[in-house]
Amino acid sequence: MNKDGLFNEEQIIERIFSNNCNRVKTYLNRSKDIVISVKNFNENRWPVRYPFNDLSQTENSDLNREIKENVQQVIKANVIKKSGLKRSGSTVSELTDFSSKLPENQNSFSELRILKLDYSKESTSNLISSLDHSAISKLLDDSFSKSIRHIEKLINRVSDTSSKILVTGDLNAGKSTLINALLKRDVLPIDQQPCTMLFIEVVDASKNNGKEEIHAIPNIDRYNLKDESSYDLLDPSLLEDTVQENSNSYQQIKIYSRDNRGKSSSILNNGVVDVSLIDSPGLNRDSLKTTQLFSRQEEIDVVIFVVNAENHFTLSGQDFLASAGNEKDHIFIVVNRFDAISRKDKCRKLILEQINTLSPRTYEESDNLVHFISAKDFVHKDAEPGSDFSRMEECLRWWTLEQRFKSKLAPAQTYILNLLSELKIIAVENTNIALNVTYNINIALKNGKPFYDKLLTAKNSNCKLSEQIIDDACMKIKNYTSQHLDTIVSNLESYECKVKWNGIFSSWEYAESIFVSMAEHLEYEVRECEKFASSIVSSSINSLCDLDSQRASIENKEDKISTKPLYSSNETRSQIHEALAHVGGISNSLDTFGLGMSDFFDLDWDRFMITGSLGISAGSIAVFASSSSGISYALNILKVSSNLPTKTIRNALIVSAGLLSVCSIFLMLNEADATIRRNLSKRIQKALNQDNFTDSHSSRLTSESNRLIRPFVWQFQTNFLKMVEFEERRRADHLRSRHLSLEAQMFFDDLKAEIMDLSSDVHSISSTDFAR
Ligand SMILES: Nc1nc2c(ncn2[C@@H]2O[C@H](COP(=O)(O)OP(=O)(O)OP(=O)(O)O)[C@@H](O)[C@H]2O)c(=O)[nH]1
Repeated sequence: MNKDGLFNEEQIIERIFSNNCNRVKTYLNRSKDIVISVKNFNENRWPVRYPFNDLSQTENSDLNREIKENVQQVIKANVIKKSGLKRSGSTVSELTDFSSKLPENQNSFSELRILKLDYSKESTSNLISSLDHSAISKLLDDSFSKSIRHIEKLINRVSDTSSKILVTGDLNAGKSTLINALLKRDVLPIDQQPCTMLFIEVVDASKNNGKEEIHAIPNIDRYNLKDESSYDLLDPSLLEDTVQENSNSYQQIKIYSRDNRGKSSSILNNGVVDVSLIDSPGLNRDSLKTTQLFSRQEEIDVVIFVVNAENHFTLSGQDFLASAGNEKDHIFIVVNRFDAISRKDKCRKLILEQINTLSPRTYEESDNLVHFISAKDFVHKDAEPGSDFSRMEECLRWWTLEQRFKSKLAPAQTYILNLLSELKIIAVENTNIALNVTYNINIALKNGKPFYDKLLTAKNSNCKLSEQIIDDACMKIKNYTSQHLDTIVSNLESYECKVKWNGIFSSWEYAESIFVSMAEHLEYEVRECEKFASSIVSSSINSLCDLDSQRASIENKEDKISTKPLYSSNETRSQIHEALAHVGGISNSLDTFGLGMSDFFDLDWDRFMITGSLGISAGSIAVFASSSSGISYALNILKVSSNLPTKTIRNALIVSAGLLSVCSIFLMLNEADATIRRNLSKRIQKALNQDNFTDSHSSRLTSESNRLIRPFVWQFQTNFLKMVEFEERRRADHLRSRHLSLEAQMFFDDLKAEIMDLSSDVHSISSTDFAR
């Protein structure tokens, strides 16, 4: 402040600048937050789509209108649910309104510059559009990261108080001469041949404790003024050779030089800003890229483009100006060597026309930003006040002092606005896609519902049916086997064995044959049961196969559900036979069965004991006693006679009993074959009953049949389950996608509102705010 308590001119500039710096920094931070939120959303929730198509076309299509109407309800419901996410005015109808506010010239992907996909590996954009969402979202992620890094650099840059002026232009245009003329010293070497091969920065010596030195820097990233190992101290006499040949491959040279002029006329140190001037190699094919990159560095606040008045703009120059316009829409242009031009007006007119095409905003301010001079004439002498050179100097000071706000803040403002407008395009594109996705999912869910319901019903009834099939089969086999074998065992005696009776002396062989025949008969009947079970199992499996082919007929093969269709082959049938066939004996009891005396005679050991005392003959009769009526009758007589009083009567009774016994023996011998068969069959029945013959075979066949049919039932049920699960997964996927697309709609809706807020804030910093 001056003694009157008022701010002087420079202080006012500083205050305005610091106020605007803070505002721009806030907006940069808000932009960064927006990009981070989109990046996170892209990474974690929804692969952000790239606007490949012309948005105006997409917005106006009938389909989109229909889609919007259809999902309006859903969105409303969601907005109400998530009222925290709702922003005022972010309704579907406004999507169209929003799109109408899109920048007219940024409707297609080819015009995205900041968030453009790095498709350097792809030859055409068509290839990019054929990439899937995830690939594009990864590429976009890179773009978001780059943008975040760039915003961070812009924040640093806005906070930085120093300014750098890059002097570039065509070969031999007089860049070095201009810098020398500005410093009024021969600081840089000048040659008629192209000579500058390096970037040379001229910095005020005050930055180097007032020492004038030349630092040749091998690695600019590692350069540190306080670290002598990070540069070579260069003798001024070696500067020209070093600059021309650069045999030591230095990346950059820094010349610390004193500007002995007063602060009012000094370029390097005017008391408010620390300025450095950077001379660059003349533009040609080799250096164009490097210089373009250099000029984009955040520290470069001002670019002076030097044009040789005799050559006008070369192709490299045009390329450079076109690319510089991305951030620096104003370029300070010096048309040098104007002294060599005879028809000055014509040259001036032609060059201004070119500037109008190449950098329209520079052209608008051409009075201040375009200068036609002869630098050579003013290296050692001051220009007359009011001369072209002196006016150029004034404008440059004005540009670096007063307009440095523009050079520092306007690029940030331009960048934010460009970024927001690109984000807006992305937001609109993604809202449309999300709407489209929601609409399609709703249709898919609606169309798929009847099929799903039918499938569910079919699955339930068919699973029951398959269980019914196996239960019925097992029940049939169990009942049949039990009844059949029970009947066979109980009728064993009446079974007609085709064994011949060869008399009492062949009784043993006869009994053996009868036993074998009965065992064979039983075995045959067990086989019959097995055959029955086998046919039931086969028909059950066939029924399941039929059911499964009905199921398969409703399966959509394109879904590639991993079902295994059921089928019954010859192999299956032979496996059934094998599995049901009984290996080994049909009963353990028959395997160990042996013939005994009781198989040949009907014995009654009680009677044998009672009659034993009657003598050897009666004893021998008693041994062969049986339940036959003749023998019983004889024994009863024997019992009665022992109680009779007279000897004659007793003797008569004994004789008659003897006769009866003889008759009984005769009868017994006569019925021996029937006795053997009866006794054997009874003993076999008894043994079989003890061995649970019927139950064991019926349970064996039932469980074996169950085991054979069960895999088919399982497979059949699994196939149905898989179909249902597939359908449920599909529907769950749809619901998840719909949830995401609704979330995306709201996210991008919010994003658009946020972008619009921020855009109007950033726009509110008018260019006049940057000026005094
Ligand atoms: N007639 C005339 N010649 C000039 C003027 N300014 C520079 N020259 C000459 O142009 C030639 C090249 O000058 P420099 O300053 O080395 O040009 P430059 O653009 O730095 O060259 P490079 O860095 O090699 O691209 C020298 O011979 C200068 O004397 C001028 O205003 N008028």
